[in-house]
Amino acid sequence: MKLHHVLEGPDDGPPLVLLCSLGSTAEMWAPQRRELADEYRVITLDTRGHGGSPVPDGPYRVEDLARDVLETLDDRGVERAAFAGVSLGGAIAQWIGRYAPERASTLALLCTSARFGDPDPWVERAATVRDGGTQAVADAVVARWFTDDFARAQPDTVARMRDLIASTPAEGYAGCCEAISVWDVVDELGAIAVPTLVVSGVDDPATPPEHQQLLADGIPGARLESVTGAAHLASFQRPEIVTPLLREHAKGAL
Ligand SMILES: O=C(O)CCC(=O)CC(=O)O
Repeated sequence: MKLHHVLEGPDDGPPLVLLCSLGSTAEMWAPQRRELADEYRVITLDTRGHGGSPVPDGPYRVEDLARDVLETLDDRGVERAAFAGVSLGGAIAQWIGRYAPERASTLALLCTSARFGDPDPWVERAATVRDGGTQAVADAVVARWFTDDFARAQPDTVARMRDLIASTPAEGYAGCCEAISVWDVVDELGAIAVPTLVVSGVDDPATPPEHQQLLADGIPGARLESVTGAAHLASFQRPEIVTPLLREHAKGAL
């Protein structure tokens, strides 16, 4: 399935693919897109069921979401790219690193996990959203995206991001919750043979730093960076730290 995507930066720049978290769109990468498009051909994709992408009936699997990304890149003639993904986007990047390594020059895995915990809460969240829409979970979800200090300092930004969650199609959000519920590559990490940067938000309540420690311990040669003053959307809250890391890692320079 081909995905809605935004292309920025020079046509002949090295391709850098940005993959989004659950309940978001290319908007969540706005701070990085602006900066990195000076050097990279930045391709930011809306995950299946989100933003401008198609919304088939769920459940989905991370493999489906990853194959969508690769099909869209095929359509654009992009054979190999650097990938960066936040949370669900990081799971998609892990799948590509594990099962399609020839497509990935580097991986950056941000605020993500090889297993997002017990499946039941994700299945319950899918049911809640199918009943009540994404509006029903938007306040609770956005509270995990940013630290309290950031929410106090930038209420308008947080309200805008909350609206992004609430405007996600219910079936798309639910199908992705189901993908997360069965995602488990804990025993596969040693087979990821792509240079990998792992990034934690120190105050991330959704995928706390121990999840990224497990990724960094399991993926051969992975490097772990911890970002202070950041919750689940560390890239959005602390771009001054995260963007240079992504820039250097995508070059193979870290
Ligand atoms: O809503 C949350 O608690 C975070 C959701 C999550 O971990 C998956 C994602 O952000 O892509």
